[in-house]
Amino acid sequence: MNIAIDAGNSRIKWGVHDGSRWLDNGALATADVAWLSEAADEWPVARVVICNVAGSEVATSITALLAGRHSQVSFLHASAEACGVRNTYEHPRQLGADRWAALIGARALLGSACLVVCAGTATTVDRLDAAGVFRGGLILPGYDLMRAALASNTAQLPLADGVFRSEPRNTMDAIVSGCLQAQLGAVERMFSAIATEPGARCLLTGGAAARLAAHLCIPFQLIDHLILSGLVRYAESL
Ligand SMILES: Nc1ncnc2c1ncn2[C@@H]1O[C@H](COP(=O)(O)OP(=O)(O)OP(=O)(O)O)[C@@H](O)[C@H]1O
Ligand SMILES: CC(C)(CO)[C@@H](O)C(=O)NCCC(=O)O
Ligand SMILES: [K+]
Repeated sequence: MNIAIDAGNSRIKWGVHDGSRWLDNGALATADVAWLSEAADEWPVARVVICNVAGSEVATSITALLAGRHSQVSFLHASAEACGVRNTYEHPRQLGADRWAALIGARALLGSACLVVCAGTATTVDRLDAAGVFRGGLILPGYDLMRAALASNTAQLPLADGVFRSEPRNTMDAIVSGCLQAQLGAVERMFSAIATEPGARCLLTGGAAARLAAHLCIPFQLIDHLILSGLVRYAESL
């Protein structure tokens, strides 16, 4: 039995995994980290593996609320190698722990070259080759962050709630389509580098993944809980 916790900048996602499937999953706003103890009250005693990219205060809060309940608590940090994935970042530990977990999760699912896309507060687009080598990736503002940046830094642009159009003809649609096209363009351009490799595909996860998936023109799979699954895979290797 393993409990996985992914603390992102907007939301904390968690899951209880029994070795073959998820028994329970949940999510809450990162700002409400204290409420995680309500969920934790229901968890079985088990090993807990955490990735946190939301800062040290969040890490401290999570550690404090787990203390006394679970004795085996580990934070995943990116390293040069883990679970069949090799990290070629210049400074391997600089890679976000959530990206590292997603790469580990992806490698456990697929033996072919793939693009691992985590569409959250930020969007990350990471390239994993057929040998399990992480070949670098992109960080860009996520879809909602792009829309919010336009609203808060311009006089005339609202926080847009429009429709994706190939030829947008109003402000709302122009913003929504622009922010989505920016995300999709980054993903599709990165994919073009691996498109001819056998079995190449894109794995998409994160809160905004479904929104991107609706318009992606490359082979892709939407994966729920890819980061949590990578954490479980890592926990099983300990
Ligand atoms: N119910 C929801 N609550 C919050 N965000 C949502 C929800 N549904 C979709 N989203 C989208 O998902 C994004 C958050 O996704 P996710 O939880 O994967 O990010 P995160 O892990 O907090 O971010 P990061 O890992 O980049 O720090 C939001 O920016 C928004 O675009
Ligand atoms: C890019 C985010 C914010 C995505 O959640 C996170 O993985 C992070 O803070 N990464 C650290 C920097 C890096 O991955 O190079
Ligand atoms: K995340």
